[in-house]
Amino acid sequence: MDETESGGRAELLTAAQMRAAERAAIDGGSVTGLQLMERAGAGVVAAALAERPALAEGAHRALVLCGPGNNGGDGFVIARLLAARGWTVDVHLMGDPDRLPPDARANHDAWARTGPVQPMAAARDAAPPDLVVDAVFGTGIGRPLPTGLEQVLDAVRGARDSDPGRSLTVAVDVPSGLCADSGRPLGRPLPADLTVTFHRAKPGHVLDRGPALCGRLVIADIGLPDAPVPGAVRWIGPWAARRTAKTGGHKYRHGHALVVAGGFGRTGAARLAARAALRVGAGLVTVAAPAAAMPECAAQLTAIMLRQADGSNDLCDLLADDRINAVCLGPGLAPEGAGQTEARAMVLTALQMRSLAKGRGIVLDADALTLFSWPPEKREKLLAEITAAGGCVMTPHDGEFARLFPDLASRLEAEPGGGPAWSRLDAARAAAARAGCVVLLKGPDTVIAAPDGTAAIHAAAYDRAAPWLATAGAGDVLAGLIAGLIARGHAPFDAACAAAWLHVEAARTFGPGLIAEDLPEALPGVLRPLGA
Ligand SMILES: NC(=O)C1=CN([C@@H]2O[C@H](COP(=O)(O)OP(=O)(O)OC[C@H]3O[C@@H](n4cnc5c(N)ncnc54)[C@H](O)[C@@H]3O)[C@@H](O)[C@H]2O)[C@@H](O)CC1
Ligand SMILES: Nc1ncnc2c1ncn2[C@@H]1O[C@H](COP(=O)(O)OP(=O)(O)O)[C@@H](O)[C@H]1O
Ligand SMILES: [K+]
Repeated sequence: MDETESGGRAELLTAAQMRAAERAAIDGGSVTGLQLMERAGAGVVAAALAERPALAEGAHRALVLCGPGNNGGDGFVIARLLAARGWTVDVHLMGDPDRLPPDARANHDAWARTGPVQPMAAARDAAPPDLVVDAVFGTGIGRPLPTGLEQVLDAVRGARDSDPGRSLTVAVDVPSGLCADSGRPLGRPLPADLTVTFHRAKPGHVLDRGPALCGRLVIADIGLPDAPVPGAVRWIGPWAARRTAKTGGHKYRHGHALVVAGGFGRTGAARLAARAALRVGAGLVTVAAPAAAMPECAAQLTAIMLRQADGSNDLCDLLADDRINAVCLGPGLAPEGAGQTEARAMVLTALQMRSLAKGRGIVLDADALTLFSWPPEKREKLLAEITAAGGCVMTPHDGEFARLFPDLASRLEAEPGGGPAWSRLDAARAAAARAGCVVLLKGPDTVIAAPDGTAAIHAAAYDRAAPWLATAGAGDVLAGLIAGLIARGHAPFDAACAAAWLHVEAARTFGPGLIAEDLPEALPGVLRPLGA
């Protein structure tokens, strides 16, 4: 991924935004559609040969599957360029050449002067080639894959898998059937080894099933202008964390984060969050714990301060200190049974007291969300208080999200009838608008959305995969990182973006065997090269 913050290179463009960028360039006269198609095809060939250098030497055999739109047009360019290298190329078209859009038709005709165009169904019997090019559908897929095409793709997959390692499967723009806006499959796409997209990555490359279906992702430059696209989703990279670089000053200049712990035997999660907040640079961090849990916390905490808070009244006293400018509630908060009422009161107290400290931010995670998940009046009360407080971040995983926003979650679970399909990005944006706060929806594809629709995605995929993060307590550390960055004065949305990147970077630095305790300890090594 390009890490440039300026320009549009850290953007993920939807299919509609990509079409608009292409249209603007063509209408502006800087490029023609045919030139863009030629560059797209050349970009795919170059990326395929770079991916498997043996293909760059000598002549090989390719199977090119073309569809009825411009994605198919790219396929015809690729076929022609491979044939020009001496390759044997079998081209199959779905649909009627007379109905191809003009640029695709021109490239169809150029290919037809070189070799035959066979019907798509005939590709079912193809022997495994050296290169499979999937150019059936790109960003224009509007409904699920036709069954006949799925059968062809299944057959190609079967032939390929019968001779492992022989064929390289390259998807043009997206594996056909993958929704470029959501990462959700519309039918049964052919999983690719390599996906070559154009100009910018799309949300569907990083969300949901996108990374698993795309294999590796290469972004080919086709010469469209670099200008940022208003409203585009940001793709989180190191730039998000670099913004948090610490400058000098007294510890109070770096804020004071308070993490509220649960009862005896349940304080580990809050202690993890507190340590992460301190490591990420909060000037002071305090854990508030009930009397019964004080010895347990005192035995474990050194640089982190400890205060007693047995319920919402005590929390109210602590929060009267307006130097506490970030509060984290949720990790390990909920006791069994009767104490839940008091835990809920603590969450509401923190929200209602936010206005006492100018700029105080509140991170709500785990139990702080689950405690309000039923009945619906409780949910609504929580969301109303969050909206009224302002400056909040909630960090649900999918389960917590479904409990707080059941209607949004069920839309996400429903089988997509067409494209663009409802996505995790749509769900997080809708939740942020409803709750009036920043929502960070956790997962390998973490989506961060603000109430005004501003959104960013962190993808722990491709060269940033971090499967070791699926470990108990990792989420508590993330909540602490966000609280620590808010304490340092960063806006909730920026804090959430930076924390998402730092969290995965720390996991990647540590590697396999990671447990949540390792994350804060890996942080200094992550922050040093950033100057953060
Ligand atoms: N936007 C750009 O800047 C560029 C786009 N290019 C290519 O153009 C592609 C987009 O082209 P299009 O907008 O023509 O879209 P596609 O080529 O993805 O497909 C659109 C066509 O498929 C049909 N269709 C959609 N879903 C179907 C289904 N389930 N069953 C049967 N038919 C279906 C549509 O009716 C339409 O005819 C990109 O993915 C990319 O490969 C490149 O040529 C280079 C530049
Ligand atoms: N496969 C994965 N790859 C990368 N990150 C992951 C993966 N699975 C989970 N995570 C991350 O790990 C964290 C888990 O948090 P959470 O589900 O709250 O767990 P816990 O409550 O045990 O801390 C989240 O930040 C999530 O984004
Ligand atoms: K494709």
